[in-house]
This record gives sequence, C-alpha cells and structure tokens, in this order.
Amino acid sequence: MNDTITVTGLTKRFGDVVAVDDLTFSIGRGTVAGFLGANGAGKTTTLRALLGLITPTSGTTAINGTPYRELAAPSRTVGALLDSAGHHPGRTARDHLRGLAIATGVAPARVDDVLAEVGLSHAARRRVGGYSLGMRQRLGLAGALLGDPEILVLDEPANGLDPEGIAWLRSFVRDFADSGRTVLISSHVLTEVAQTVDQVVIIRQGRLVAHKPIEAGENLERTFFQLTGDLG
Ligand SMILES: Nc1ncnc2c1ncn2[C@@H]1O[C@H](COP(=O)(O)OP(=O)(O)OP(=O)(O)O)[C@@H](O)[C@H]1O
Repeated sequence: MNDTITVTGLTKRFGDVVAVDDLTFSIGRGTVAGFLGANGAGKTTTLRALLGLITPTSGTTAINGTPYRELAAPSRTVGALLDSAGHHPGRTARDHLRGLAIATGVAPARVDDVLAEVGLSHAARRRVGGYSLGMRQRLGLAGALLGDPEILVLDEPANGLDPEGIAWLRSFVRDFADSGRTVLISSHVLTEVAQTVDQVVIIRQGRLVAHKPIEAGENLERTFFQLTGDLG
C-alpha cells in the first residue's frame, strides 16, 4: 500500500456544529499535499483526528494503514506541528526539545540536529518566551522532526513567518518530500502553498470540494475561486 495518510468517511460534530462532514481522501508517499480551506472549514479538526487527538463522530483515519493511537513508533512515523503554543516560556528552546525527546523516546542528541535543520541553532539557549511567532513556528517544526519521521503534518506552518521564513519553509518541505517522505500542509492562504505542493485537497464546510494534482502552468487562483468561492 502506497498511501501514507488515509481519511475515510470522517465526520466530527461538536454539539450542533458539523466541523467535518463525511470526508474521504488519501495521500501517497513522497508527495506534498496542500490541505486548503477557509477559516473554519474543518482543517484543524481533520488533522487532530488524524493524530488521535480527538475521537471521530464516525469514520476512520490512518497513518500507513494504522490508526495513530496504535502506531508502534509514532514519533518515528509522523511528526506534527499543530500550533505554536505549549512551550514553557521560561525554558530555552534546547531544554524544551530535550524534554520532548526524552518524553517521546528519541535520543537527546537529535536536539542540536533539528535546531540546525530549522535554522534556530543561534537561538538555542534563549528562553522561548522571548521568541517571535515565526521562531516559535520553527521550534514547533523542530519538535515535529525529532523522531526523524517519514510523514509531516503541518497545520498553518506559515503563520507568523516573514517572507524569508515562508521561502525557507517551502524549500524545506520540498526537500523533505524529494527524499521520499510525505507532507500534508494546511493553509487558508493559497499563495503560501501554491508553489510547493504536488496536489491539493480542498474542503469547504467540512466537505471535500476537490482533490487534484497541480498541473504545470495552472492558474491555481482561478481554479480555487471556481471551486470554493471563498479562498484567498
Ligand atoms: N472543540 C470545539 N468545540 C466546538 N466547535 C469546534 C471545536 N473545534 C472546532 N470547532 C468548530 O468546527 C469548525 C471547524 O473548525 P476547524 O478549526 O477545524 O477549522 P479550520 O479549517 O482549521 O479553520 P482555521 O483556518 O480558522 O484554523 C468551526 O466552525 C469551529 O468553530
């Protein structure tokens, strides 16, 4: 089986709100898939279900064919950046990552590697409370990379990054996929991901609108407006 990420008939309700509505898609190995939809479309809810953080109302999700909660080595299989919160402001980036490494069974020696990978070596000994939002996003990505995973799930990773940071993120994601690994990257801003992705999964009000490869020379903006009417 070549699919790394599968979402099958996923529905999630919060009271009267249907956040995700019978969503089905799968992502093959070695690709960068953009997961697009307006604010509130259901992207984060889908990713949280995929990572076993919430229980679906119905439907299933799997990573390499296995539900996340049943993975034998989750941090080596999939790394996730869901939000940039959750860092203790008084700790240094290095200490934060060391704690995370120990908690997830990763050799602490990886910490300096991932700090270098995300361009934070120079700030490794600074307290995270003084980090900019963009630096916290990089730190979150470093945490996702600790287990040297084959799959990355990134929820709005460009939030808070300056143009240089966004360009860096694009090339980072591209290199990651070119080494045969897989990235699912959510965004509500089309232009952030348009130059990076091989395919797009577009949702609106929790439902699948389109899942298609990106054609060379395609005017993505026009395609998206036609499909969704509400994506920037
Ligand atoms: N824990 C929750 N309790 C109640 N409603 C929720 C909860 N989480 C999400 N929702 C609702 O579900 C819908 C989908 O939210 P979700 O965060 O998945 O969208 P999103 O596409 O990630 O949006 P954004 O781009 O703004 O992050 C929204 O209407 C949201 O208000």
